[in-house]
Amino acid sequence: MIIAHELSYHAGKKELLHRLSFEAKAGEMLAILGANGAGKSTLMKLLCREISPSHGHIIFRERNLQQYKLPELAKQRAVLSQQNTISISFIVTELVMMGRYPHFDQFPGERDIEVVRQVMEETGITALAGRDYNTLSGGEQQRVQLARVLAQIYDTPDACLFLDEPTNGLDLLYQQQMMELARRLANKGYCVICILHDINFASRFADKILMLKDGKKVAIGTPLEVINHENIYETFNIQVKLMECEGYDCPLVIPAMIQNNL
Ligand SMILES: Nc1ncnc2c1ncn2[C@@H]1O[C@H](COP(=O)(O)OP(=O)(O)OP(=O)(O)O)[C@@H](O)[C@H]1O
Repeated sequence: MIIAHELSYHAGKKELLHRLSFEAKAGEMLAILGANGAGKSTLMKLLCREISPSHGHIIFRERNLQQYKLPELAKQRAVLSQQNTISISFIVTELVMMGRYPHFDQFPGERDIEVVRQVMEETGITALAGRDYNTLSGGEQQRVQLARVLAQIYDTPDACLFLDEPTNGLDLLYQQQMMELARRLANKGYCVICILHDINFASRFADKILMLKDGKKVAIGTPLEVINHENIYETFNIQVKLMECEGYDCPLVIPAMIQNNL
């Protein structure tokens, strides 16, 4: 589905990513973990072609990512980014319909209307349909945005969905629902690539975890393969306790106490 080969990215003289290679398949969820400034968002921008690599290349659905025309790409990958503030007023249904813009010229067709109805149901926002987006809570807005990006790739069930910290600002229940929904989408066949700050969410929901430090790969593998003291210390510079927990395949990660120098 998506193969990164020796990816590097420079901003001026600074190297933000260094020779990263990895693969994510259709039906898989890949979580990207790393400390603040590790290069996670830069990597995601490269993978969805917001920026171009300084070195290396990305193969997306067996073609070089750079060869795609943007309208073609819009039907095969969608991005839920962190900044979703909107200055003008939109009704929720209109905003979700924006995800269908790559699919119609002037007016939405029956299929577009049906897809919007379905994604609103799947993301649990049907009751919000007539509301002004700007009056919604942060958690509700996040679900509306997820419905919009899902509408964009709904007709391509093995498309790629990029989620940049999708649980940010959500309460415990919404975080869980968001991760379960992302997991269901991967189970349906989507390739879900997700930046997360919560190691426990990554290990519970992802098939594979990529750990980054200073733009370099620390580890990639299944949660059981990569969640260990050494990798976590190298990635986050913190000691942790790993605890077995009934019903969980992977150990729970609990940060050890640190002396607070803030
Ligand atoms: N255009 C740029 N010019 C110079 N430095 C940049 C540029 N874009 C990003 N950086 C730097 O590159 C590093 C990686 O940034 P990036 O946003 O990818 O990190 P991140 O892992 O997503 O961090 P966070 O978890 O804090 O969101 C940071 O130190 C950032 O300041």
